[in-house]
Amino acid sequence: MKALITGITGFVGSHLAEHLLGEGIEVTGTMRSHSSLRHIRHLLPDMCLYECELMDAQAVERMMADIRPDLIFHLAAQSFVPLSWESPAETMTNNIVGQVHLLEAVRKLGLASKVLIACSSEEYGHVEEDEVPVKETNPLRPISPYAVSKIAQDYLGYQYFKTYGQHIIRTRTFNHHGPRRGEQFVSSNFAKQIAEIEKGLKPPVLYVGNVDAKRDFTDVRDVVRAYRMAMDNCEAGEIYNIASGQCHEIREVIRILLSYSTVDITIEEDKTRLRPSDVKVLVGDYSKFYEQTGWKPEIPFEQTMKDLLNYWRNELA
Ligand SMILES: Nc1nc2c(ncn2[C@@H]2O[C@H](COP(=O)(O)OP(=O)(O)O[C@H]3O[C@H](CO)[C@@H](O)[C@H](O)[C@@H]3O)[C@@H](O)[C@H]2O)c(=O)[nH]1
Repeated sequence: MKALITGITGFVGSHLAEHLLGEGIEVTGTMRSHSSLRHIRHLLPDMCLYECELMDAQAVERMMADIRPDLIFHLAAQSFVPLSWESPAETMTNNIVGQVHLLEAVRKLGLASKVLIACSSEEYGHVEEDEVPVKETNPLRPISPYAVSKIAQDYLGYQYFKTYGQHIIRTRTFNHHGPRRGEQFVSSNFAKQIAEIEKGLKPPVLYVGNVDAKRDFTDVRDVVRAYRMAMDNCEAGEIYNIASGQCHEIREVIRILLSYSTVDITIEEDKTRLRPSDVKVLVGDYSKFYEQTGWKPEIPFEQTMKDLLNYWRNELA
């Protein structure tokens, strides 16, 4: 069986590649000319890399004609919410047009590939207190350009399923973290700052943004297991939440990370980290996905936080 992972050099892509290779699946990943290989270098002897700019429709079609994958995990995206206010047009173009090129290639080549589109809980946006944990049927009230781009990806998937009968599975994945998480995302950013302070590279001050926000975090290793199970068990055209069902305030993320460190650290708000609008609370109901696949998150939140901090300690060693 052949799998294609778009955005393989990223955080989720590298973990997914490891997971699929472990199952004996042939893996090819797309990368851009400037992508760093540091997260996947250890896998290179066992997988193929394909340099392909998803903005280039012809390049995407050529690649798909070469690979003809059975499974396509579409992960490539501009995924940092704050960047979507700075560069809304680029976020829309990257996230939406790249996916159109991919699905058009599947259509033009008449491929029977199963496609998983990694959509986001950020699509739910503003959520009322009495709506949590949110189900897939919750209204989508996006409050960032990123969320709008993900809704477009989500509904493009639905449209290609309805119009052309493509085998498209959409997942709305809630926050996920773990080793290799990009340093701009909350738990990884805090873990990296703590590791730098421990090493004496920075004064003992942890800079933070909105600590009142509440999020539902799943370990990335559980998430990639879910993506693989989705391909075998989920129904084409359907949408599934992937979440832990647990709610954590950002101040709790800080408290837990600090409890693993022996250094005295003070916390300071950095106003540049505040967003024009921030989703207050996201907690997911993953029962639809559980009923379809039997998947449950296995790695405890505290374990992920420990692994993340140790990841940064090793990176800085
Ligand atoms: N990044 C960051 N966030 C902070 C900080 N301090 C507080 N926060 C708050 O921590 C929350 C999580 O921020 P991120 O880690 O940047 O994630 P996100 O905006 O929730 O989006 C992530 O999850 C989505 C799934 O819901 C993904 O779709 C998206 O790509 C990303 O991974 C937000 O409420 C943010 O305001 C900080 O210093 N840095």
